Amino acid sequence: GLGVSYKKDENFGEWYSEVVVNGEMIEYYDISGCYILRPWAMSIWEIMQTFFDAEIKKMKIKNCYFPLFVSSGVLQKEKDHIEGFAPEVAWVTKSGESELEMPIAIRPTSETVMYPYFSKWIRGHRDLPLRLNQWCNVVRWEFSNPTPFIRSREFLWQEGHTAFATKEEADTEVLEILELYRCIYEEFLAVPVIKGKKSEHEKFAGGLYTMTVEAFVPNTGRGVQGATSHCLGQNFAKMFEINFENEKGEKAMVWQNSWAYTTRTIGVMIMVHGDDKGLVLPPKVAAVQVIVIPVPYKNANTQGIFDACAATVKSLNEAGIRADADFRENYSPGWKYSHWEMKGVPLRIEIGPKDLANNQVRAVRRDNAAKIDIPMADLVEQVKNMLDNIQQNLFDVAKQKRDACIHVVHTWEEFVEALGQKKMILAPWCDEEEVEKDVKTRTKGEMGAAKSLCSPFDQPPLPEGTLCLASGKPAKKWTYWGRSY
Ligand SMILES: O=C1CCCN[C@@H]1CCCn1cnc2cc(F)c(F)cc2c1=O
Ligand SMILES: [Mg+2]
Repeated sequence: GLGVSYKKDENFGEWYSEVVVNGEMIEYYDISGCYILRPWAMSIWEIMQTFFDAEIKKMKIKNCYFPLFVSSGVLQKEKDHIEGFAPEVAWVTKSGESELEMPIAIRPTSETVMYPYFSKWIRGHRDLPLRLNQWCNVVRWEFSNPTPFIRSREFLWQEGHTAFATKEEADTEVLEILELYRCIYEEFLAVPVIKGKKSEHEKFAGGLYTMTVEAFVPNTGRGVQGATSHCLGQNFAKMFEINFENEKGEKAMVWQNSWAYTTRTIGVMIMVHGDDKGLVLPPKVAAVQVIVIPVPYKNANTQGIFDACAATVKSLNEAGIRADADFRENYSPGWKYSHWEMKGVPLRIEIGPKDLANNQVRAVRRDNAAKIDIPMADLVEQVKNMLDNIQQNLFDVAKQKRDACIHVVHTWEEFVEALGQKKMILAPWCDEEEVEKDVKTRTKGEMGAAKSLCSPFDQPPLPEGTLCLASGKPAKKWTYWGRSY
């Protein structure tokens, strides 16, 4: 039927599941943790990909494609890098009726696939920097509760893998990529994120340091790692002997980065902007930004109305706006309003006999339901302004809601209370890993433990003598904490 039967503020999990299906983004699949990405979702992925791919090409990063399959010897090249992840690795053990000699893993990430070839290709300093990216799927056979886009056993991502002669070059690129991820979230998906550094405990164990953009879902009070940009240091260069002869003729190891964002981005956008009428799409990532709906009245100049709708779509398209009309005669205008609201189309344009007579259209915003009559003559200009306004408004509202969820705390009592209120906690921390593990232990529960999300680049002042919220030791940095996906 029309509309969403679960309320976002009452039953978030059921609401989300219904919205992604009714909005025609996802179809559930008979294998748990696997989902069908329908065109309404794929078009969002493609719009982001078009932006990101163009940006990395400006950085002289080249796309490539490495095999999906990883031999077990290669995957387990370094025990410590894989050990914690072993349960997630999916293996091919048969073809047809016959067992494979050696089981073959399906890539969960491509370091071990790529880096033996980095070692082969990189000889001298002229081979550097080597900067590759691939757009592909990865498989991680996770067991924690699967959620469309947010946690699935197969997902789409881009993974960048770069190698430099110096640490400075690597450090610089880590931040350039992190800024692109912020742009994906804040400029395209209208989702506010916090740039920061992961703790030693939360970072990618195989790397030197991990930078992240952290999002937050107010309804569940959970942080979500939006995208990551790792500096790997020389750890993998050592592991895979990726050396080069530097300008002084000495043998040196390369400095590497790896970075990714995934289809999880789409799920975060849905969770942040969606409402009880369904999806709410930011115009920048909406496949259809404007849907034009004819509102015929008995037989009052129906053809004239249809012609006006077609002309409206045409002039919007010519102005670069993604507009469509819904001429289906087997659905009522009211049904169409609900349908396109469910799909989250940012702007609806209605044209009925009165509008035709007054040479105007009625525009209705999806974000705040505002109705505005626009003279046909000003159509393109006004629609462009409205779409920009919707994009900005979605970000502003999301940022205001996210900021309202941030609690600055100084003591353990305040920490526990804020956690219970589904807040994202900003607290002074002594930056000791043991203390972080202790926070996890002390906050274990069926809602999941609290963990450090990131230490924000944007550090508030830390007065001398400020104590760590958990250990009482001298605090070293402000850190965000919370439950997470
Ligand atoms: O996060 C990124 C950016 C893109 C390239 N990879 C890095 C680190 C990935 C960390 N990671 C994450 N998950 C994994 C799951 C596995 F089953 C497994 F064998 C290995 C891993 C694993 O290394
Ligand atoms: Mg994982």
